[in-house]
Amino acid sequence: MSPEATVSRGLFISFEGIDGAGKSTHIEGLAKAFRDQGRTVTLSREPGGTPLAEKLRVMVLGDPMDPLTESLLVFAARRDHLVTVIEPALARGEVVLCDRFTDATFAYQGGGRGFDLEVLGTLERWVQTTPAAVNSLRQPDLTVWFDLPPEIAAARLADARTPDRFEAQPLEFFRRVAAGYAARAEAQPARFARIQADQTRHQVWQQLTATFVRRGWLSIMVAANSGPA
Ligand SMILES: Nc1ncnc2c1ncn2[C@@H]1O[C@H](COP(=O)(O)OP(=O)(O)O)[C@@H](O)[C@H]1O
Ligand SMILES: Cc1cn([C@H]2C[C@H](O)[C@@H](COP(=O)(O)OP(=O)(O)O)O2)c(=O)[nH]c1=O
Repeated sequence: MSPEATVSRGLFISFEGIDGAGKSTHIEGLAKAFRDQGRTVTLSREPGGTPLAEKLRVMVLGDPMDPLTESLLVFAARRDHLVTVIEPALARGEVVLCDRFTDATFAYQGGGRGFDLEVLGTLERWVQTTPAAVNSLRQPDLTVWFDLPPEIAAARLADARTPDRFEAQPLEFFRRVAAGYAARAEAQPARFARIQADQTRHQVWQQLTATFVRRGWLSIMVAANSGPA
Protein backbone atom coordinates (compact mmCIF):
# COMPACT_ATOMS: atom_id res chain seq x y z
CA MET A 1 0.00 0.00 0.00
CA SER A 2 1.34 3.48 -0.72
CA PRO A 3 2.11 5.77 2.23
CA GLU A 4 -0.80 7.98 1.15
CA ALA A 5 -3.30 5.39 2.39
CA THR A 6 -2.05 5.71 5.96
CA VAL A 7 -2.20 9.51 6.02
CA SER A 8 -5.64 10.86 6.85
CA ARG A 9 -5.64 13.90 4.64
CA GLY A 10 -8.99 15.13 3.43
CA LEU A 11 -10.13 13.64 0.15
CA PHE A 12 -12.75 15.23 -2.08
CA ILE A 13 -14.27 12.85 -4.61
CA SER A 14 -17.13 13.72 -6.96
CA PHE A 15 -19.29 11.31 -8.99
CA GLU A 16 -20.62 12.31 -12.37
CA GLY A 17 -22.54 11.00 -15.34
CA ILE A 18 -25.88 11.37 -17.06
CA ASP A 19 -29.06 10.46 -15.15
CA GLY A 20 -29.30 6.68 -14.80
CA ALA A 21 -25.54 6.06 -15.20
CA GLY A 22 -25.33 4.18 -11.87
CA LYS A 23 -23.80 6.69 -9.44
CA SER A 24 -26.29 6.27 -6.59
CA THR A 25 -26.05 2.48 -6.85
CA HIS A 26 -22.34 2.57 -5.97
CA ILE A 27 -21.69 5.57 -3.71
CA GLU A 28 -23.06 4.00 -0.48
CA GLY A 29 -20.90 0.91 -0.97
CA LEU A 30 -17.86 3.08 -1.47
CA ALA A 31 -18.66 5.05 1.70
CA LYS A 32 -18.83 1.77 3.59
CA ALA A 33 -15.48 0.64 2.15
CA PHE A 34 -13.80 3.86 3.35
CA ARG A 35 -15.47 3.51 6.77
CA ASP A 36 -14.28 -0.10 7.02
CA GLN A 37 -10.82 1.32 6.58
CA GLY A 38 -11.30 3.65 9.54
CA ARG A 39 -12.04 6.83 7.60
CA THR A 40 -14.82 9.25 8.46
CA VAL A 41 -16.98 9.82 5.39
CA THR A 42 -19.18 12.77 4.53
CA LEU A 43 -21.67 11.63 1.93
CA SER A 44 -23.40 14.47 0.10
CA ARG A 45 -24.94 15.55 -3.18
CA GLU A 46 -25.51 18.52 -5.46
CA PRO A 47 -27.59 20.48 -5.88
CA GLY A 48 -28.14 20.05 -2.15
CA GLY A 49 -26.22 18.96 0.92
CA THR A 50 -27.36 21.83 3.21
CA PRO A 51 -30.85 23.01 4.24
CA LEU A 52 -30.54 26.06 1.98
CA ALA A 53 -29.10 24.14 -0.96
CA GLU A 54 -31.81 21.48 -0.67
CA LYS A 55 -34.43 24.24 -1.02
CA LEU A 56 -32.64 25.48 -4.13
CA ARG A 57 -32.56 21.90 -5.44
CA VAL A 58 -36.36 21.66 -5.26
CA MET A 59 -36.60 24.82 -7.39
CA VAL A 60 -33.96 23.75 -9.91
CA LEU A 61 -35.51 20.30 -10.41
CA GLY A 62 -39.10 21.51 -10.42
CA ASP A 63 -39.56 25.05 -11.72
CA PRO A 64 -39.08 26.14 -15.36
CA MET A 65 -36.38 28.85 -15.65
CA ASP A 66 -33.88 30.22 -18.12
CA PRO A 67 -30.35 28.75 -18.29
CA LEU A 68 -28.62 31.68 -16.53
CA THR A 69 -31.08 31.52 -13.62
CA GLU A 70 -30.53 27.76 -13.47
CA SER A 71 -26.75 28.22 -13.46
CA LEU A 72 -26.87 30.89 -10.75
CA LEU A 73 -29.06 28.71 -8.54
CA VAL A 74 -26.84 25.61 -8.82
CA PHE A 75 -23.75 27.72 -8.11
CA ALA A 76 -25.47 29.45 -5.15
CA ALA A 77 -26.35 26.02 -3.75
CA ARG A 78 -22.74 24.94 -4.37
CA ARG A 79 -21.24 27.90 -2.52
CA ASP A 80 -23.34 27.21 0.56
CA HIS A 81 -22.48 23.49 0.40
CA LEU A 82 -18.77 24.15 -0.12
CA VAL A 83 -18.43 26.66 2.71
CA THR A 84 -20.57 24.94 5.32
CA VAL A 85 -20.05 21.22 4.61
CA ILE A 86 -17.23 20.34 2.19
CA GLU A 87 -14.43 22.65 3.40
CA PRO A 88 -14.97 21.89 7.12
CA ALA A 89 -15.05 18.13 6.41
CA LEU A 90 -11.81 18.33 4.39
CA ALA A 91 -10.20 20.39 7.16
CA ARG A 92 -11.08 17.56 9.60
CA GLY A 93 -9.32 15.09 7.27
CA GLU A 94 -12.52 13.34 6.16
CA VAL A 95 -13.40 11.67 2.87
CA VAL A 96 -16.07 13.70 1.09
CA LEU A 97 -18.06 11.70 -1.47
CA CYS A 98 -20.24 14.04 -3.48
CA ASP A 99 -22.93 12.90 -5.93
CA ARG A 100 -22.25 15.55 -8.61
CA PHE A 101 -20.30 18.82 -8.47
CA THR A 102 -19.32 21.51 -11.00
CA ASP A 103 -18.74 19.18 -13.95
CA ALA A 104 -22.51 18.58 -13.86
CA THR A 105 -23.05 22.30 -14.44
CA PHE A 106 -20.72 22.30 -17.45
CA ALA A 107 -22.44 19.15 -18.76
CA TYR A 108 -26.12 20.03 -18.08
CA GLN A 109 -26.25 23.84 -18.28
CA GLY A 110 -23.28 24.12 -20.68
CA GLY A 111 -23.79 21.01 -22.85
CA GLY A 112 -27.47 20.21 -22.36
CA ARG A 113 -28.85 23.76 -22.32
CA GLY A 114 -26.12 25.24 -24.51
CA PHE A 115 -25.29 27.96 -21.97
CA ASP A 116 -22.09 30.06 -22.26
CA LEU A 117 -19.09 28.06 -20.98
CA GLU A 118 -17.07 31.22 -20.28
CA VAL A 119 -19.74 32.53 -17.92
CA LEU A 120 -19.77 29.13 -16.21
CA GLY A 121 -15.98 29.31 -15.89
CA THR A 122 -16.25 32.71 -14.23
CA LEU A 123 -18.88 31.44 -11.79
CA GLU A 124 -16.74 28.39 -11.09
CA ARG A 125 -13.80 30.61 -10.08
CA TRP A 126 -15.96 32.87 -7.90
CA VAL A 127 -17.73 30.04 -6.11
CA GLN A 128 -14.80 27.67 -5.63
CA THR A 129 -12.26 30.21 -4.45
CA THR A 130 -11.27 29.23 -0.93
CA PRO A 131 -7.95 29.89 0.82
CA ALA A 132 -7.63 26.25 1.94
CA ALA A 133 -7.41 24.87 -1.63
CA VAL A 134 -4.43 24.38 -3.94
CA ASN A 135 -4.01 27.70 -5.82
CA SER A 136 -7.06 28.84 -3.78
CA LEU A 137 -9.40 27.05 -6.23
CA ARG A 138 -11.23 24.04 -4.80
CA GLN A 139 -11.60 21.14 -7.22
CA PRO A 140 -12.26 17.48 -6.45
CA ASP A 141 -9.12 15.37 -5.91
CA LEU A 142 -10.81 12.85 -8.18
CA THR A 143 -13.93 12.85 -10.34
CA VAL A 144 -15.37 9.43 -11.10
CA TRP A 145 -17.20 9.67 -14.40
CA PHE A 146 -19.78 6.95 -15.09
CA ASP A 147 -19.77 6.96 -18.87
CA LEU A 148 -22.90 5.34 -20.27
CA PRO A 149 -24.59 5.70 -23.69
CA PRO A 150 -27.79 7.76 -23.23
CA GLU A 151 -29.90 5.01 -24.83
CA ILE A 152 -28.90 2.54 -22.10
CA ALA A 153 -29.43 5.09 -19.33
CA ALA A 154 -32.92 5.84 -20.65
CA ALA A 155 -33.79 2.14 -20.71
CA ARG A 156 -32.57 1.73 -17.11
CA LEU A 157 -34.61 4.71 -15.94
CA ALA A 158 -37.77 3.85 -17.87
CA ASP A 159 -39.37 1.94 -15.00
CA ALA A 160 -37.16 3.13 -12.16
CA ARG A 161 -38.62 6.48 -11.01
CA THR A 162 -40.82 9.47 -11.80
CA PRO A 163 -38.70 11.79 -13.98
CA ASP A 164 -37.74 15.27 -12.73
CA ARG A 165 -37.27 18.31 -15.02
CA PHE A 166 -33.94 16.96 -16.33
CA GLU A 167 -34.80 13.27 -16.50
CA ALA A 168 -37.82 14.18 -18.64
CA GLN A 169 -35.55 15.62 -21.35
CA PRO A 170 -35.25 13.86 -24.75
CA LEU A 171 -32.34 11.61 -25.69
CA GLU A 172 -30.74 14.41 -27.71
CA PHE A 173 -30.38 16.51 -24.52
CA PHE A 174 -28.47 13.66 -22.84
CA ARG A 175 -26.24 13.27 -25.90
CA ARG A 176 -25.19 16.90 -25.40
CA VAL A 177 -24.77 16.36 -21.64
CA ALA A 178 -22.58 13.31 -22.32
CA ALA A 179 -20.50 15.36 -24.78
CA GLY A 180 -20.18 18.04 -22.08
CA TYR A 181 -18.72 15.49 -19.66
CA ALA A 182 -16.36 14.14 -22.32
CA ALA A 183 -15.05 17.66 -22.99
CA ARG A 184 -14.40 18.30 -19.28
CA ALA A 185 -12.64 14.94 -18.93
CA GLU A 186 -10.48 15.67 -21.98
CA ALA A 187 -9.53 19.10 -20.61
CA GLN A 188 -8.57 17.79 -17.15
CA PRO A 189 -7.54 14.12 -17.66
CA ALA A 190 -5.55 13.83 -14.40
CA ARG A 191 -8.64 14.61 -12.31
CA PHE A 192 -11.01 12.21 -14.11
CA ALA A 193 -11.38 8.45 -13.79
CA ARG A 194 -13.66 7.10 -16.52
CA ILE A 195 -15.78 4.11 -15.61
CA GLN A 196 -17.35 2.03 -18.40
CA ALA A 197 -20.81 2.03 -16.86
CA ASP A 198 -22.46 -0.25 -19.45
CA GLN A 199 -21.18 -3.35 -17.64
CA THR A 200 -22.79 -5.38 -14.84
CA ARG A 201 -23.00 -3.86 -11.34
CA HIS A 202 -20.23 -6.21 -10.21
CA GLN A 203 -17.92 -5.20 -13.07
CA VAL A 204 -18.62 -1.52 -12.48
CA TRP A 205 -17.82 -2.01 -8.79
CA GLN A 206 -14.52 -3.69 -9.68
CA GLN A 207 -13.51 -0.81 -11.97
CA LEU A 208 -14.43 1.63 -9.24
CA THR A 209 -12.45 -0.01 -6.45
CA ALA A 210 -9.46 -0.58 -8.75
CA THR A 211 -9.37 3.18 -9.30
CA PHE A 212 -9.13 3.80 -5.55
CA VAL A 213 -6.70 0.97 -4.84
CA ARG A 214 -4.42 2.29 -7.60
CA ARG A 215 -4.25 5.66 -5.89
CA GLY A 216 -3.51 4.06 -2.50
CA TRP A 217 -6.81 5.33 -1.08
CA LEU A 218 -8.39 1.89 -0.46
CA SER A 219 -6.61 -1.33 0.52
CA ILE A 220 -7.02 -4.36 -1.75
CA MET A 221 -8.48 -6.32 1.21
CA VAL A 222 -11.20 -3.78 1.95
CA ALA A 223 -12.05 -3.45 -1.75
CA ALA A 224 -12.32 -7.23 -2.17
CA ASN A 225 -14.65 -7.56 0.82
CA SER A 226 -17.06 -4.85 -0.23
CA GLY A 227 -19.64 -4.23 -2.92
CA PRO A 228 -22.56 -2.06 -3.98
CA ALA A 229 -24.87 -1.39 -1.01
N1 LIG B 1 -24.59 -1.86 -13.93
C1 LIG B 1 -25.92 -1.78 -13.98
N2 LIG B 1 -26.63 -2.58 -14.80
C2 LIG B 1 -28.00 -2.50 -14.88
N3 LIG B 1 -28.76 -1.63 -14.15
C3 LIG B 1 -28.09 -0.80 -13.30
C4 LIG B 1 -26.66 -0.83 -13.16
N4 LIG B 1 -26.31 0.11 -12.25
C5 LIG B 1 -27.46 0.70 -11.84
N5 LIG B 1 -28.54 0.14 -12.45
C6 LIG B 1 -29.95 0.53 -12.30
O1 LIG B 1 -30.16 1.67 -13.14
C7 LIG B 1 -30.99 2.63 -12.50
C8 LIG B 1 -30.25 3.96 -12.36
O2 LIG B 1 -29.14 3.79 -11.47
P1 LIG B 1 -28.74 4.93 -10.41
O3 LIG B 1 -27.63 4.38 -9.58
O4 LIG B 1 -29.94 5.46 -9.72
O5 LIG B 1 -28.18 6.04 -11.43
P2 LIG B 1 -27.79 7.58 -11.16
O6 LIG B 1 -27.66 7.76 -9.67
O7 LIG B 1 -26.48 7.74 -11.87
O8 LIG B 1 -28.89 8.38 -11.77
C9 LIG B 1 -31.40 2.00 -11.16
O9 LIG B 1 -32.66 1.39 -11.32
C10 LIG B 1 -30.30 0.98 -10.90
O10 LIG B 1 -30.77 -0.10 -10.10
C1 LIG C 1 -25.18 19.51 -9.70
C2 LIG C 1 -26.07 19.74 -10.89
C3 LIG C 1 -27.12 18.87 -11.19
N1 LIG C 1 -27.90 19.09 -12.26
C4 LIG C 1 -29.01 18.16 -12.55
C5 LIG C 1 -28.59 16.79 -13.00
C6 LIG C 1 -29.65 15.87 -12.49
O1 LIG C 1 -30.62 15.68 -13.51
C7 LIG C 1 -30.31 16.66 -11.36
C8 LIG C 1 -30.18 16.04 -9.98
O2 LIG C 1 -29.14 15.16 -9.96
P1 LIG C 1 -29.22 13.75 -9.19
O3 LIG C 1 -29.05 13.99 -7.73
O4 LIG C 1 -28.23 12.86 -9.85
O5 LIG C 1 -30.67 13.23 -9.48
P2 LIG C 1 -31.35 11.92 -8.83
O6 LIG C 1 -31.34 12.09 -7.33
O7 LIG C 1 -32.70 11.99 -9.44
O8 LIG C 1 -30.49 10.78 -9.28
O9 LIG C 1 -29.74 17.96 -11.37
C9 LIG C 1 -27.68 20.18 -13.09
O10 LIG C 1 -28.42 20.38 -14.07
N2 LIG C 1 -26.66 21.04 -12.81
C10 LIG C 1 -25.83 20.86 -11.75
O11 LIG C 1 -24.90 21.67 -11.53
